[in-house]
Amino acid sequence: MESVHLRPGALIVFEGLDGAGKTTQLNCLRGRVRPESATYVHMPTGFSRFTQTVRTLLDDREVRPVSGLAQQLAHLACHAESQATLHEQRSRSAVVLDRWWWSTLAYGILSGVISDADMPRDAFERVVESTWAGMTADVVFLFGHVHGFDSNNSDAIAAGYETLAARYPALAVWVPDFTIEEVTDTILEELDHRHLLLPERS
Ligand SMILES: Cc1cn([C@H]2C[C@H](O)[C@@H](COP(=O)(O)OP(=O)(O)O)O2)c(=O)[nH]c1=O
Repeated sequence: MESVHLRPGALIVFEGLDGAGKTTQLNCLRGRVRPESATYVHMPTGFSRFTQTVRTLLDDREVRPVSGLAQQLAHLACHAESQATLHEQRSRSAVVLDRWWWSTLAYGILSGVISDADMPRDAFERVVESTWAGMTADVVFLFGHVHGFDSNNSDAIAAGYETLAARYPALAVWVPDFTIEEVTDTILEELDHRHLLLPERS
C-alpha cells in the first residue's frame, strides 16, 4: 500500500469529537500514501498568519470569545480565508481536511451553544454552507469513539454529528472502534472503494 497515491482533486475530510483519533489517523494515512499526492490542512489553522493566530486565540480559554456565536464566526472567518488556497491545492493534489464546516454546525448550532435569539438556525446554517459552497467532499470520516475525557465534548455535540451523518448518508462513514492499524486499513479500504486511491504512477 505504501506506494499508492490519493486521487488528485479528491477532498477527504476527518471529522468528529475531540480525542477520538482524527489526528492519529491523519498521521497514519500520511504514512501510507505518497507524500506529494495530498495536502493536509487543519481547520481553523489553515494556511496564513491570520488563520494561525485566530486558532491560537480560540484555543486559549483566557482570550477566546465567551459568546458561542462569536467563537463560531471566528472559526468561520478562518474557513473563509482558507477557501482560495484550498481550491488551488485541490487543482494540484488531493486535500485531506482535519475538520471542516461540520464542526461549525456540530459545535455551534446543533449543540445548542448558539440559540435562536443569537442567530436563527437557518440563517447560521446558510452562512456556514455558503462559505463552503463549491467545496464538495468525496467522503467524511466520522470519529465518534472518544478515548478518555475531553471537556470540549458533550452529548449534544455527539448528537449533532449523528444529525449530520443522517443528513448526508452518502458522504458520512463512521470510523469503527478498532485498533489504530485496523482503523487505518478500514479508511484505506473505504478510499479504495470510492476510487480515491491510485496505484503508483510509472
Ligand atoms: C473547525 C471548528 C472546530 N471547532 C472546535 C472543535 C474543537 O473543540 C476545537 C479545536 O479543534 P481540534 O482540531 O480538535 O483541536 P486540537 O488539534 O487542539 O485537538 O475547535 C469549532 O467549534 N468550530 C469549528 O468550525
